[in-house]
Amino acid sequence: MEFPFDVDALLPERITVLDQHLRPPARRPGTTTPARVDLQQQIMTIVDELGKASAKAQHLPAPITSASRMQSNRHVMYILKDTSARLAGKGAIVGFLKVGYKKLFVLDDREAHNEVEPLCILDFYIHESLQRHGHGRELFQYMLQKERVEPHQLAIDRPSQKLLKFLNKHYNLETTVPQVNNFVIFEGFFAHQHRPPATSLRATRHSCAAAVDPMPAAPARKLPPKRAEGDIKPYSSSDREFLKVAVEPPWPLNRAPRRATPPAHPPPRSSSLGNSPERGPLRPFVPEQELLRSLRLCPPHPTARLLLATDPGGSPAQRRRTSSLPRSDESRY
Ligand SMILES: CC(=O)SCCNC(=O)CCNC(=O)[C@H](O)C(C)(C)COP(=O)(O)OP(=O)(O)OC[C@H]1O[C@@H](n2cnc3c(N)ncnc32)[C@H](O)[C@@H]1OP(=O)(O)O
Repeated sequence: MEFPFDVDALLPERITVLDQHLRPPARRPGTTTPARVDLQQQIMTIVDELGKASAKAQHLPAPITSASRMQSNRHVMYILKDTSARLAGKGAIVGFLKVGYKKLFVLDDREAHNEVEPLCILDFYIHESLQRHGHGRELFQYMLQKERVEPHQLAIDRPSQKLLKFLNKHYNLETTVPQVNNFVIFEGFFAHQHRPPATSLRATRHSCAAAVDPMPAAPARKLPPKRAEGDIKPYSSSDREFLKVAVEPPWPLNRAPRRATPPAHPPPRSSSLGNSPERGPLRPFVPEQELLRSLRLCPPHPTARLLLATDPGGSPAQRRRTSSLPRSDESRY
């Protein structure tokens, strides 16, 4: 993957590790140094373009990797450059691997819930012309060493068939532990784990069986202070969740009749993965910020204005529905 600037000088090492600061690495001595802001812009361009290429390769409606998403998350990106290609003296990028720690609720083989925060494989892409040449393995291996984690300790966010085959071939990962979220974990995730220091891994077990089980094999990691239960969103931490946001205007603008027909091509499911779906086409994406902006700019619908003016408490049907709710339910709205 080529760029209109000197990738080879920008990324001196074969593998570059980027975090949320997207800092340009130190350049080789003797190379001319453009303004730092230009270098950062080039890094951002690389991240954006890699994200787009990866989304295209996975048939996703929008990239899950971008410079802005990197800056707002504590993810780490490993970028592999092509050291052999001196294409017009500018070098090229082979691909990338993005990982990050995520708080997940995962089921063990007894179907007990476990709250863990494993390292997750979030996005992985090797340029089409270079796949099946060992570059993916090189990147993955480098990441495993840097993060000091074993393959079976990882959780994978909606792996593609290619990635499942890759993990099977290189790391013998085959048998999955069925989940009800988008993450795939493999046999061994809950086993063979030395007990990490109490401060570095929080894995609360929610079953009686848990009392005798070893701690989950998620890699040790310094965790932020414990958050209130309400802040934890089980089953919703997938990086791909934002692609599925159903965009619906507020009541009463949402009352148009809905089509009852199911989609022509429901997303495929892998029987070997239990409830963990493999990638399939997701619903169209509307950026959150854009949606919020348009809602703010959008004047109230005339019908809504009329209803609000004549009936501040909502329609009789609305009032009835609200007042018949038990107190405990009301407090949730
Ligand atoms: C959480 C996620 O990120 S899921 C998304 C994963 N990314 C994608 O699916 C994007 C498209 N695919 C790719 O970018 C790459 O194929 C990757 C990243 C999955 C693997 O990188 P590669 O450089 O191709 O892997 P590498 O050469 O080290 O290993 C090859 C092995 O990967 C698997 N593999 C790679 N490509 C394919 C393919 N087209 N079909 C089937 N298996 C494949 C196979 O096991 C293959 O071994 P084989 O050739 O003996 O059958």
